[in-house]
Amino acid sequence: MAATQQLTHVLPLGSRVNERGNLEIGGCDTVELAREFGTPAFVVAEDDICARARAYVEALRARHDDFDVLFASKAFPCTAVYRVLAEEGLVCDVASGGELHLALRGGFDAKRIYLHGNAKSLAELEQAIDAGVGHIVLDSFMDVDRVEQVAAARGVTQAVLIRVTPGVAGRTHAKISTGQADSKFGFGLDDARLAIERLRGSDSLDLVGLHMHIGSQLLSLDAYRPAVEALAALGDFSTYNFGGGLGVAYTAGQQPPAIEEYVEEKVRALHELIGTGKRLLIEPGRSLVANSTVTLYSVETVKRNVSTWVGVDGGMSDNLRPMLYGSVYEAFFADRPELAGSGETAHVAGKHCESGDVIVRDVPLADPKPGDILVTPATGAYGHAMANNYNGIPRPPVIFCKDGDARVVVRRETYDDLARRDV
Ligand SMILES: Cc1ncc(COP(=O)(O)O)c(C=O)c1O
Ligand SMILES: N[C@@H](CCCC[NH3+])C(=O)O
Repeated sequence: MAATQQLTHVLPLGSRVNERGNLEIGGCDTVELAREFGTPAFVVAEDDICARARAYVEALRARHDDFDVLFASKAFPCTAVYRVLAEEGLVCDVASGGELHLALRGGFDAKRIYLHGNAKSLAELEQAIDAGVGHIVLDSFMDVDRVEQVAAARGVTQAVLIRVTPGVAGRTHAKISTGQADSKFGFGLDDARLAIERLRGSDSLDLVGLHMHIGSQLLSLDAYRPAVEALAALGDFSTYNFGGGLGVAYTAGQQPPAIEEYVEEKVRALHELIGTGKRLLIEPGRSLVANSTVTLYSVETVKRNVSTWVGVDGGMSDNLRPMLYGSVYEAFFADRPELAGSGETAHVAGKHCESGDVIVRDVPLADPKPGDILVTPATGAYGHAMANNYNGIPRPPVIFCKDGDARVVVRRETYDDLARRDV
């Protein structure tokens, strides 16, 4: 398993090459999964998600008394994932009424949900407050007014946090950096001071603390300390939410910080710059779920012109990340994973009507041919979440695998589903 050994940290925990020489995920043979459930498909090793949730909880428990780990559910919003993480004892972050609906369906107690959003609607705020959501994260002065208005109308006191953009950008792709002053998210430092003052006089809103999230897919932790420093200057609160952001390995060469290191950095910044007796919240999305999942595709065509184009049965409808952020993935074949990294250099092209619909560029592929099952690892975060129906492609199923058993937790869309909303 020489080639796949280099991919161990990219693949779900427990992945292996089985006796038949096929890639196995969660004890299930991926070639058989493709035959049974069709392609494209998201294949999830359920135990991988549990292990990462436990790693977060244990890393915090070893360093700090009063904490919660929030699942930033935008990364993988399906009820089965919510259920697994609710059972692991996590708390949940939702960014819309739709995610709130799914989180409640997935078994999260409303009290254990935090509602985010830079443009929450009145209807979403009413839905959240009526459901009894524990906390709302305020993002603008208009948000303050609206949440106050809804809470007052219902005669409740709503616990809230203020989202602050500390003026420190996480080092990542510009489209997913959020801590800089010129951001659509949160209050800048001066506005945050005004919002804090404004909330001190509120009868319906109970300001418990501050929130920040400076960016996603961070492979370096050095921006957190200055960002915490900026929050520390805003006063003394009981609760601090330092967001998510830990990057993951998409390719063999990437080595993100471990969950322990990331937690250590945030806890140390809290203790040294703010204090030890605080409630600490962290809000990971990607690093909980990305490496739990691989996508299986079928090769439909192989074309050789200036390059070699391996055309598969999915693309930007199931993975938008290469097109949005230039993200890079590994690719290899399910029935010969030991040949990963060798063969003819090719582009893995999607089936959509766009030249930019290329899932992986310049990847060595061993003798690609129609019918091969191609695997791209690390698709658990923002894959299913951002899937769409471009070109009338039904969205793929999500299949949970554990101890050799596979179950469909999101079924494949049908052509009838595509037409369902048309009137
Ligand atoms: C407010 C908030 N919290 C948490 C996250 C999760 O981030 P990540 O998936 O990088 O851990 C995001 C997305 O980046 C976010 O916007
Ligand atoms: N959708 C992004 C992450 C968004 C971060 C959410 N605040 C990605 O795929 O990397």
